Amino acid sequence: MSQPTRHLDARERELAKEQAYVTRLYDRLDALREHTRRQLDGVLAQGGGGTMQNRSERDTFATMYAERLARLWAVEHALCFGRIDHAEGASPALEELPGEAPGEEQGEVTGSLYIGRIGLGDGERRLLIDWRAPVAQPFYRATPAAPMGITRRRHLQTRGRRVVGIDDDLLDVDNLTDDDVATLNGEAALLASITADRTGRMRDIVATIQAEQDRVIRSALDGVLVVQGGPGTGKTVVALHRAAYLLYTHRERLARRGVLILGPNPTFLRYIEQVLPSLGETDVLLSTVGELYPGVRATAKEPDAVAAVKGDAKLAKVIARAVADRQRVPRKPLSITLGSHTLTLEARTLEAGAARASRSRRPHNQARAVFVRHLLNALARQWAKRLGKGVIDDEELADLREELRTEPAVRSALNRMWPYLTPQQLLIGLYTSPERLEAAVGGLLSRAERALLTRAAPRAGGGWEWTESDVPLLDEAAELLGDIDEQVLRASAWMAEEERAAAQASRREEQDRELAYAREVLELTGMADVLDAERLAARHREETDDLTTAERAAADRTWAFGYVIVDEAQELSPMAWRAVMRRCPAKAMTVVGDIAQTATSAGPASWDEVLAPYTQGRHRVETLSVNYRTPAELMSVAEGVLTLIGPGLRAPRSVRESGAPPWRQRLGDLAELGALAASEAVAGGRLAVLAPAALAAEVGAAVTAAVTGAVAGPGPDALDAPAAVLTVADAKGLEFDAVIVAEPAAILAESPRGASDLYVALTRATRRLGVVHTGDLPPVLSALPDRPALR
Ligand SMILES: Nc1ncnc2c1ncn2[C@@H]1O[C@H](COP(=O)(O)OP(=O)(O)OP(=O)(O)O)[C@@H](O)[C@H]1O
Repeated sequence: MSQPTRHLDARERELAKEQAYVTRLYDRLDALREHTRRQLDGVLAQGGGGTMQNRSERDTFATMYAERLARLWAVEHALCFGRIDHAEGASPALEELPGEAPGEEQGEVTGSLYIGRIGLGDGERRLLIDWRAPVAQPFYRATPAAPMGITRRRHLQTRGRRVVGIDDDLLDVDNLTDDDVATLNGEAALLASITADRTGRMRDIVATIQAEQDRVIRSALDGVLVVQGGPGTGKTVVALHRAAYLLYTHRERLARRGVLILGPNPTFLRYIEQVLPSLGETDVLLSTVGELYPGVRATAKEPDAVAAVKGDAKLAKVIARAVADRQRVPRKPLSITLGSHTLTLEARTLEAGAARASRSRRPHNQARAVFVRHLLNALARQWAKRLGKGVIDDEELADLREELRTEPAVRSALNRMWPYLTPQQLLIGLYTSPERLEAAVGGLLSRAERALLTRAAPRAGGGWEWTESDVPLLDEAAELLGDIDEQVLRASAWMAEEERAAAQASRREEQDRELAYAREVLELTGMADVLDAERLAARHREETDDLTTAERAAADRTWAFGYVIVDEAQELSPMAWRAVMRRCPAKAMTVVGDIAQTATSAGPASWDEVLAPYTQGRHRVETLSVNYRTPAELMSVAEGVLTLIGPGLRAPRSVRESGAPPWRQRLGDLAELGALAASEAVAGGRLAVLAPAALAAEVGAAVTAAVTGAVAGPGPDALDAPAAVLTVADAKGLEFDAVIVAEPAAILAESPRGASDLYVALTRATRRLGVVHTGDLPPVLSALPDRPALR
């Protein structure tokens, strides 16, 4: 038999063997799905009757089975993608694996271990190992120099349920057989993955995680981990896999507190949102900084310079001063007229009330109660004297205090000195009143900076629009102001009358129902003497609260997450960092970003600068060095721009070449860009045209007129369209098959961080890159060749 034919046969034989194994795995998966489906049907068939406890248990089981079923469906694609063979006598000790359905991971291992998206077993053998399990680690990390006890790493490529390719790394190179040589080609799986067409949504990379990435993914949970890496090094995708890994390994701790993943903009969140469910994780909240404050949607845009002032760390002091400025306690006596009587609060009484409030160390709204009580006591004693009463006891004092509290003249005097404030009221008051602003910023901000904070008062009936950089300030204010008693909120005009009535009615109805059930339960169980029905109802209310951890966390400003991941972290201002750190008091976080890509002037110059106030230098840094997105030809263009950002900055090494040299084209008018984009779009894949913000509308009009299905501006459509026109800010973190950068000189000139923006723009393409310009090209791009006439 000739040599090639023998190789072919060996390959076919291996393929057939793997196919048989993979078919068995899918059979097992189908059986599990069927079993879970029946369990779910069984629970649902019981209907909504029975005691409250029965219903609550049924709900819990139904949710659990439904989630399990969803997880089993999410792993259909590439269920099994790899195998590791251990050297003789080096079979691993299989540890108890967390997070699996009971029975699924049990049994002994013989021979090879198959690695996949979840763990599967048949009661006797472990058929498939979850990629996050410790024994799966050699699949990602073993090298010929450090083989970790394995002799072979095999990648399986599947289409549907069919095995279509095998790709081996042999780590024990001294003992190759002929059959081994036939399947040997270690990099094929990775190359196939990174050269595939982009779909507009990020995919998981469980099959091809590289060793340096695996180190980040499996790094210890505690402490702050910084992942620095140039464009395309997989920072985002690695951060998402880290979330999945941590939830798997520390499920108890994290499922209760949840994981927060912060991204730069909503389009980016949509780009990544499918990665986690496909990894089987649901206790994760994806958010931008602008969405962090419950009840506020940051929709307004503002100039970079304004955002930079609002993001400055000095604003923490400004907000504190703004709060203090609203506590206006006079230094002279204050008279309050009640009908024909005048009561007087002496200066020393006022001062003592303020001092007591301040000693309480409570936030403003709660300290108000201390202040008010002190003054009301003083007024009540005076009032008692006027009424001819002598010494009064505590009960009488309390009655008089409550009487006075409702007097309009008393209320208005108290509110003038120490008003209840929401964070929104505080901030609007600050931005719209020159006096308040002066009191808060004097000596801290320059005149020009102060002017940037000023805004016109809202027109009557008009709403107030918040910007993303207002959100950390609202958060800061909320921390200093504290909550307002719910009763006060309800009594005030802040909640619309009907809304309040409707909410109360439905709450009352629900509570009555719960109480009736609780009584029923207590009677049936003979526990009525020992347990109060109201208390039992309240306990059930907590248990039957069917919100997910992520939903509860999203609605609660003071939620402490079990883990926080910050992507594109270089964009966060110092004030935003304060808001983020408040959400993770345990400081268990991964901070992912690239200092060279910083777009905002409020952004940092180094990770130490960002984190020093919180970690005192105790954070650990991992660097990712290989670019999986941008081919070498494109990266060498971007590298030139890197020199404009800072000396000594290095671009990551590209893992491949695309064979398509980047080009430039001078246009007489931006309108010509339409035809050019159309001819690029024909070449295949998804195209992005990245434009300076000031020209985005003009470029958008030209491209959407010429390319069918093209979309201008960010949003979900931009991810799905064959061509999208975006600003660089909106393209942050995204990638496209082809990119045209419009007017690079304008991108450079548009902001103080223009070079970083251009760097980001030039590194978004996975295959083809072009640059178009009507004026001169920046010198750093002038060596680009003209666009080939025929493409
Ligand atoms: N090990 C891998 N296997 C397959 N694809 C990978 C791997 N690592 C990264 N990629 C792919 O490379 C691309 C870039 O990854 P990602 O967006 O996470 O990079 P990034 O470092 O966040 O980039 P940027 O800073 O430019 O936003 C993605 O398509 C990702 O799926």
